[in-house]
Amino acid sequence: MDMQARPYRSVLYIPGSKERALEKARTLPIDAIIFDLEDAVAPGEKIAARETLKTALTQSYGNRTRIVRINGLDTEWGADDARAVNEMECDAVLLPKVESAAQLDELAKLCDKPIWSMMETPRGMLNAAEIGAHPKMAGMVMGTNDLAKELNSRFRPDRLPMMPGLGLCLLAAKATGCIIVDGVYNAFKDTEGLKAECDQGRDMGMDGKTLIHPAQVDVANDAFAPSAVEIDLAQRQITAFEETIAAGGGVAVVDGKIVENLHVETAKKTLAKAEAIAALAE
Ligand SMILES: CC(C)(COP(=O)(O)OP(=O)(O)OC[C@H]1O[C@@H](n2cnc3c(N)ncnc32)[C@H](O)[C@@H]1OP(=O)(O)O)[C@@H](O)C(=O)NCCC(=O)NCCSC(=O)C[C@H](O)C(=O)O
Ligand SMILES: [Mg+2]
Repeated sequence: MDMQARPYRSVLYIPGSKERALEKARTLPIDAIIFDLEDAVAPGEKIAARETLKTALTQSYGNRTRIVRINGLDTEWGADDARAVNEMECDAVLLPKVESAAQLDELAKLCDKPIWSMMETPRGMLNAAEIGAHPKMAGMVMGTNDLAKELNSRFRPDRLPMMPGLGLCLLAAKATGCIIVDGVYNAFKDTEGLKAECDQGRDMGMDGKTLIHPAQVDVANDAFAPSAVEIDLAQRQITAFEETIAAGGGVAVVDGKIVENLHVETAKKTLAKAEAIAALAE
């Protein structure tokens, strides 16, 4: 499946140093995995984690997208991580704290994989358009923990302090055709809070949610998949619009609401997403 067309409802971080978690991920119903060499790995374990991960990736992760998060290129590990990822059996490399397209040029010289960018600093948000437009860019990952730290903002259920940053990155991702996945929900045992944050991100246009624990997977998969009601509505909108066109009209009405060509495009995307999710399960 084309990397841009596939679902990214659930994107689970796994510390590259944790063999048990690396193994468990092969059994989880996740759309993508971020194999982490950055924040989830202690400095003393960084080099060993690179090797552990390389070995783990020689075994199949099925149709889950495999993304490796390296350390920043301004750290002692970053350049070696990037070269190592080039040799790993994975789909993409993820660079933390991206603030400019020039940083992606630097990464592209070391690693030929498609690039995903962590969007997690104020400067990164302000340069989101040039980052998204980089020719190697495939996806953005919101780093809302680092962003909150940089902004000195508080965590609130409505995420009001995050909105300018989330909005800038969403606009950039949609304008440039990148995938964009939302930040993590730290309280991994709080299913209700996670659901509310997933629903908010989905309503804003996020493609999915980054996760830190297997207990979060089902909530994200449900929130970011078209519901049965949405699929039924999309089918009825398409049928009604085709009948209207055949009768010489231009605007159909379904459930008391107008349906024009643009709504049909959205309806077709909904059905395509549902089909892509079903195909993952095959
Ligand atoms: C949060 C954790 C440290 C909790 O770990 P643990 O105490 O081991 O949890 P459990 O005992 O409940 O685990 C049950 C089983 O699930 C497996 N497990 C746990 N976490 C994962 C995982 N992430 N992926 C795969 N499997 C996982 C355990 O191995 C147990 O398996 P079994 O033995 O078969 O029962 C831990 O969940 C964890 O380390 N999570 C990831 C943390 C992480 O990656 N953090 C960095 C990313 S967040 C970030 O940096 C975002 C961004 O940059 C920003 O700025 O916002
Ligand atoms: Mg971060």
